[in-house]
Amino acid sequence: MTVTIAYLGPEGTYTQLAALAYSLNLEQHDSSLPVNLLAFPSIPKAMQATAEGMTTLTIVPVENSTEGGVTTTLDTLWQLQQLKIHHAVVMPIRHGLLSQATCLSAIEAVFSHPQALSQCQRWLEHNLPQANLVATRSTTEALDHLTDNSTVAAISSEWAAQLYNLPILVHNINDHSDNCTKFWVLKDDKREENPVKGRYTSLAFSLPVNSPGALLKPLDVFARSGINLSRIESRPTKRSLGEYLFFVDLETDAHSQTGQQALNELLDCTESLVNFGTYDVVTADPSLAAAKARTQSTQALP
Ligand SMILES: O=C(O)C(=O)C[C@]1(C(=O)O)C=C[C@@H](O)C=C1
Repeated sequence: MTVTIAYLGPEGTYTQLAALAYSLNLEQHDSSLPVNLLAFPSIPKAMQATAEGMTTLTIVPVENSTEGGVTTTLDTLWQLQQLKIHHAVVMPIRHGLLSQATCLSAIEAVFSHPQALSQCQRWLEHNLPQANLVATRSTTEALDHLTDNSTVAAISSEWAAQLYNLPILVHNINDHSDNCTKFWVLKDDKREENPVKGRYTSLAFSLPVNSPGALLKPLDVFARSGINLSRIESRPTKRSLGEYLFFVDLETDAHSQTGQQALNELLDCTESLVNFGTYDVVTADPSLAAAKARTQSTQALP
């Protein structure tokens, strides 16, 4: 059986690098397993493809160490409600400024994904105060437009620069040197044969009332069960102003006795509760992933 992984394209995105790193991981467990990657123009479209059975897995960015949550991923996960987290993949993110320009003062516009623009915000303010910052759907969406225009630049990876044959004017422009992003590998609930075991569980819930202490009750369940929260993030329910959904990452296996009991208690103090699954975290080496991509493209030559 071939494993197909949906990712945010076009070719050369950080999500594709994370998908390549994850497929190396899959091949280490079963070297005969063919893995195909399939690009989609947006994160929701990639997730929808897995929900509709078009791909086996989707890999999506969920949280960055500098900029925090990737809200499109959280919102789409809540809307679909049928995708489960299979693994988390943490990967270092090093941005470069790609451009045909020979000096910074010639650059009038910088294109990139809003997450990447934010991760380089201080560097951009300091070094390119004159440039317009233009948001694109991914860090590679605008790269084709750089080839014959030396007044524009894009923020993308070194690997993308090689793929699109573009020079890197400045390396490592991210504001924080240990900038990294966590990705989730998602699978359709119905196609999951065995429950995945692991160290982490992610949930989201809404509250039955908007009153003092309403959030304290679910948090108290975690405190009494001795379950550590590694993240809590709120998103608007989109029903009315001031109403929120809470996304939490727990350091527990939902299948353990403690996890099961906490989930049962949460049912009594939440309005809707969705368990996105239990999983482990793996780290990804972007240079190994890029090397894998190079071998694949060499093999594809006639
Ligand atoms: O645009 C890309 O290259 C992506 O893979 C998306 C994305 C994100 O949404 O966070 C992934 C990792 C980096 O944090 C920057 C951008």
